[in-house]
Amino acid sequence: MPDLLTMRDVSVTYRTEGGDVPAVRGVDLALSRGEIVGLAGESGCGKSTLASTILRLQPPSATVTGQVLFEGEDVLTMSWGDLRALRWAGASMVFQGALHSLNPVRRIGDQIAEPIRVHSPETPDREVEARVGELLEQVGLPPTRARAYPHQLSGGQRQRVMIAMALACRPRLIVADEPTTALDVMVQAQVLDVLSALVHELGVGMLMISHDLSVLADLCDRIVVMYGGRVVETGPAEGVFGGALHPYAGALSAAFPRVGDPRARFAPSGLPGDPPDPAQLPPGCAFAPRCPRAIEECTRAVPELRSFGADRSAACIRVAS
Ligand SMILES: Nc1ncnc2c1ncn2[C@@H]1O[C@H](COP(=O)(O)OP(=O)(O)OP(=O)(O)O)[C@@H](O)[C@H]1O
Repeated sequence: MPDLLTMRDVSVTYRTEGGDVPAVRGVDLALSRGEIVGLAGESGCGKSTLASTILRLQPPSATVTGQVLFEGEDVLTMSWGDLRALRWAGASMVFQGALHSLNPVRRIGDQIAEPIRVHSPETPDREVEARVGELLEQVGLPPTRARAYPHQLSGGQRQRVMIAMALACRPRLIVADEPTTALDVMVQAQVLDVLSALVHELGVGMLMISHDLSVLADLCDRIVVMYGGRVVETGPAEGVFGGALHPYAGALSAAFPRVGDPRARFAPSGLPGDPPDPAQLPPGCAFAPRCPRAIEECTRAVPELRSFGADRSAACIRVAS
């Protein structure tokens, strides 16, 4: 039984001038302590929208239904006081693009210290300083960098600072939304190593979001693949990467071969066709128009997520039971 995060039938709809955009549709997701779950899918499939509900960070134009249980408490209905206590200390987020998230005119040590000062204002300055130094060391930066300003750091170092900040209040869950997308491949690998080492060492849970299945493959215990706002496949990382059940998950993993994989000799091919507009999903299976295995029946009804063995599921009528 997942003891950290349980999302049940979560749907998110944005109200826009052009009409409603149902970005997430009836998603179930569970994450246990110490587990790393990867959320995969192309741009616009609803990954960030789903993740934003965990800390109730969705914009006011969004309506969320369902349940987002963090340690049994529904984040969607909890009081503002409880929500403030949850953010940073219970769960924290690492976003893409640290350059824009860090304040350019404040030293990074002060920025890492901020969540500690807010959550534990009684902590003596000297202790806060020591904790900032310890956090910088944990993410592989010398503690002396506390005095630096964001522009004095490289992109990879800034992203490490974001990770240090996310860890500052010792959260039980980290939500990392494309944390390495803006970085070059070498730096990306280093930042992912830091993240995975810390998650395992500290025993926190992590929801890691990426459109790149190869980034998730090495890091995650379990993968959840989304398409058109819905979950289309879940399973252990080796299973999904090594032999996806859903044709979309298969196409996604072929588009991002793992380094060392013979397929990696070919550049990532990208998937043919475009992801669907969430406001105008095709009838039946949303992937059917792009799917090489689609038959007429696929367009009749939205396929249910069915179980395959103890730990896998897929929403495709073409997968044999
Ligand atoms: N504030 C908003 N108002 C209206 N529509 C939005 C808003 N934020 C996201 N959307 C729409 O919701 C859908 C899902 O977006 P979301 O950012 O969650 O997807 P994603 O899978 O995280 O993609 P990306 O990797 O590009 O961030 C998209 O169609 C997007 O245009």
